[in-house]
Amino acid sequence: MNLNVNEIFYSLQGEGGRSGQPSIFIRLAKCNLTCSFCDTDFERGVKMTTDEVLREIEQYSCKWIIWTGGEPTLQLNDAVVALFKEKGYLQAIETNGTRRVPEGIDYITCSPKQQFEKVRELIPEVDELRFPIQKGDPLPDVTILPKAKHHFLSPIFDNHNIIQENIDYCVSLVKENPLWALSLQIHKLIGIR
Ligand SMILES: C[S@@+](CC[C@H](N)C(=O)[O-])C[C@H]1O[C@@H](n2cnc3c(N)ncnc32)[C@H](O)[C@@H]1O
Ligand SMILES: Nc1nc2[nH]cc(C(=O)O)c2c(=O)[nH]1
Ligand code: SF4
Ligand SMILES: [Mg+2]
Repeated sequence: MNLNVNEIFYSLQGEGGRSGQPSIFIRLAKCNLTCSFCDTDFERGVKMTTDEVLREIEQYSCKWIIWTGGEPTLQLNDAVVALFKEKGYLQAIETNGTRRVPEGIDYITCSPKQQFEKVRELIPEVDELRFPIQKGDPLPDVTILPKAKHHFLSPIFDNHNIIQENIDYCVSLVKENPLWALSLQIHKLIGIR
């Protein structure tokens, strides 16, 4: 099986409910959306077999993978997830919610950008909803979103620079709406990948 891989690196999950946990990031190339605020260059990719990916990541003692991108659901399928599970990996995914998530993923973060009703049809339950928010954005309506264990608002950064008004806005939103919690991109704050 082949994957079009943008980059593989070992770091700490910087966002959301697994923040701080060591994780192997496998960033798959290409996306089906073009979010104006996107902080990632995901276009370039190299073709790797799943065996090559497994060989590349065995240098790390960590057993958690984060599939991200780009949009990882464009490439991941049940067979790929089953293979990495068989090799002993626990798998998280970061997805924009436009496509089905393969069976067997251990932790789903969904960060919907559009058509929330459709997201719920495709992925009825997620571990985490995480919304990138800039000042003035409405609070997402949980009644039309997938059921989630955790709800995060993530202030939009300008690449690696904080935008204080987005942070202040998210802080006031979560104080007024305590279902939600603040997620900060800690990897950017502490200067790691
Ligand atoms: C680069 S995306 C890749 C995964 C998937 N395409 C998605 O959007 O969920 C990973 C996460 O970064 C968030 N993100 C992208 N650009 C951001 C920015 N400038 N500030 C804060 N979060 C951002 C996305 O909303 C998503 O939660
Ligand atoms: N440290 C770190 N944590 C992350 N969590 C989600 C990321 C992503 O780009 O999907 C990301 C990332 O790029 N770096
Ligand atoms: S869906 Fe994700 S990767 Fe794609 S453009 Fe939007 S934030 Fe970037
Ligand atoms: Mg990132």
